[in-house]
Amino acid sequence: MQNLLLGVNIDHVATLRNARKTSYPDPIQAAYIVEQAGADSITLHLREDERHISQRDVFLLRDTIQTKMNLELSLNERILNIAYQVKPDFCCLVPEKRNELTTEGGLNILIHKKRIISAIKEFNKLNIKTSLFIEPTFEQIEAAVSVGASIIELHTGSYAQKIIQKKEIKELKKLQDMAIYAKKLGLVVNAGHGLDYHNVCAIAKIKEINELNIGHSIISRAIFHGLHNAVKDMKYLMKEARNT
Ligand SMILES: CC(=O)[C@@H](O)[C@H](O)COP(=O)(O)O
Ligand SMILES: NCC(=O)COP(=O)(O)O
Repeated sequence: MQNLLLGVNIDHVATLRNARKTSYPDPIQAAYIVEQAGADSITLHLREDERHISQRDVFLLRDTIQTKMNLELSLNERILNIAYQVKPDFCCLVPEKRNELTTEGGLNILIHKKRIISAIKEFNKLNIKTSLFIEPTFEQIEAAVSVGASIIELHTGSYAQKIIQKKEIKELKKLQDMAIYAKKLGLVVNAGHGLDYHNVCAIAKIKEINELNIGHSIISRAIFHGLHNAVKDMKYLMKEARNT
């Protein structure tokens, strides 16, 4: 059985820091603890407005991350140019809206096809692997293949929302079917957004999924249980679910 990897999103540490414009808590220190606790990669989202992760964080983290760096970014030219300089291991292209509380949906590949193809070409030249953060649909998966992506991240936000209303079965089935379909087409399939200690198990059981990117629930749990324990607890749940 393929191991399920955990990428920890540390944006939310920077959100807390920026709330008071202090220098703490520092996402650099968070990344170190997260890695020591067994995370397989560090995810960070350099938003255009730098509302949490800043350019300073991205450049420092490039030097300090010992696992893999997964940089989430929009198709904004300025941010793309930063990514070309930083050269993370992975770049995940995501949609962004200025007023959203958090990423509201997947990237519409069909609408942004030309810009995505050109970004992927540039990333390829720099040996950066590109991932596309998309809704779990046939249309978007086929579009991901057509633009030359090798990795997708399925947006689990709707599933996470529906579970609160106890109406998650349809969303879960969609994620299962689309993970199988994407893997058959040769894509590496990751997933994430809104996953927590309650809803993660059903997703972790989908054996076609390679990695889960989880942030908000882990950083929230860290407040009461410590960051090291919060990562370890999530890894344990994912491992148990994958192996049963
Ligand atoms: C693309 C994605 O799902 C993550 O970036 C997540 O949204 C955390 O970042 P935000 O809190 O900025 O949305
Ligand atoms: N791409 C999803 C991610 O990085 C983590 O999202 P969340 O767990 O903070 O909702």
